[in-house]
Amino acid sequence: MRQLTEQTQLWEKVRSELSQVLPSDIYQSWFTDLVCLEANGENIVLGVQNAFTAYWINDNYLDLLAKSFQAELGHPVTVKISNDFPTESEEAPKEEPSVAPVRERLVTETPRPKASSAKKSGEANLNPRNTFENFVIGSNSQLAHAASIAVAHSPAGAYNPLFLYGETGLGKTHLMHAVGHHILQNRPDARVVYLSSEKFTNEFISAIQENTLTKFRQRYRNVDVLLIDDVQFLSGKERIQEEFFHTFNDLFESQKQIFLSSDRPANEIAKLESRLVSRFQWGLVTDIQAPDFETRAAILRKKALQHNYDISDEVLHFIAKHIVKNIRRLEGALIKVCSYSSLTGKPLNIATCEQLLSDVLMEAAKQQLNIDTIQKKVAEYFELRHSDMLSRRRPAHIAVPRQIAMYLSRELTKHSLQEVGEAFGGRDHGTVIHACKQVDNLVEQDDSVRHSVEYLKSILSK
Ligand SMILES: Nc1ncnc2c1ncn2[C@@H]1O[C@H](COP(=O)(O)OP(=O)(O)OP(=O)(O)O)[C@@H](O)[C@H]1O
Repeated sequence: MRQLTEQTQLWEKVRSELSQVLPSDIYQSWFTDLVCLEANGENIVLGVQNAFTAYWINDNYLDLLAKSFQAELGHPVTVKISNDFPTESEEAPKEEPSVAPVRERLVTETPRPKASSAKKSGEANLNPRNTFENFVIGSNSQLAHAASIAVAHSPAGAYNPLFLYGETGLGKTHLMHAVGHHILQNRPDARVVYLSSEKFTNEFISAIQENTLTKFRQRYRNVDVLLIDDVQFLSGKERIQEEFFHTFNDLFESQKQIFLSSDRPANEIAKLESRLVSRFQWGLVTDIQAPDFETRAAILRKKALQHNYDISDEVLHFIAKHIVKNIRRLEGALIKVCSYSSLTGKPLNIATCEQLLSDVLMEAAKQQLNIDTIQKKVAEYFELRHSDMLSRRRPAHIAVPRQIAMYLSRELTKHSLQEVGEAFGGRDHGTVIHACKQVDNLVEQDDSVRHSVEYLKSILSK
């Protein structure tokens, strides 16, 4: 009991310190519901029941929390965020509260949150910030946004299912939630369910184990809008695919809206049954790409305004220039530099930003280097010139190595399809998708291509 009191007191001190240094909307949004579950020497576990809050804090405030505890305790600590602990009405867990840095665990489904009360209820799974109003439209997301708006205005209308794909952190979940919020605003009684395909899988497995399949089916086959994130996780899971196929059919036949997201086009998801691939493509398939500089700057400006940050154009442009791939990271960087400035009271300049963001900047620099290196190594291996990788020439002895280089750029770097295309003489992302498919086929059919690709992969991965 004594330990519990000390733990609570410690957390109250740290929290009070945070409330002094953080802008009040940030503190109110993310820190008021946090409780201290464990403070054991160097290990601190904080818990919050809203999965998104846990996710957000984990991504953006872990350093800050660790520093604040360190300041209070006088030694370094490791802070972990859990969203898995009982409410007062639940039984005590049999195991230790499990820590949840993994994103999938944090994405939970809760039926019918009201958009406006979503955050307050502490249980809603549509992030209240993920609205259309908060979404900055760029050329990278114009079609995805327009399709989402159409679905929000007319569920199960022209675009059913809506299949949205794109790389991580580019706004797929944001748009899905925005659709959910919008539909619930117009029809508060609509049954809108959002969950990841991984959670769907886990629930299905539990339903089999607990003999509650009928209940599981009733639950997902009686919704008005099903928002399923990250369907690439269905890959290779035959029984889940079978179940999902029937869920999909039931909903589709009853004219309910289905909105799916994935990190790649459906036909590029390995080991996904062709009947699912074809159903995923029945409605509208659209992608979302990495934003250009202007869009990144506009997103940062909007986020800064939301968080009440006072940030100079110079710093804002610096972040927008260097973090190009992932909007989650872009936002994380903004929060990091602004929290630092507000904590220390020091104004921000480029040198401080370089220091604070050194990890992200290094990674970005590495990524830039990679495509160029891949092109040079591939050209060297096939005895071509580097310029052949960028040229429009199409003889097979150049076209195939160029496709291999594109394929390797996708496999070995985190660059988007669009960026890879640009690096290869300004080609579009469709050309890169085509190149990757071609190489996939050649690797299966042609031993010499397979050996070349394997060899190049091995030397480039060193
Ligand atoms: N166009 C945008 N305008 C404003 N914020 C955006 C935009 N796109 C993404 N974001 C923000 O970036 C963060 C990451 O977006 P989101 O979670 O939707 O990405 P995702 O594509 O679903 O990623 P993952 O594949 O990892 O699930 C969120 O905080 C989201 O609000």
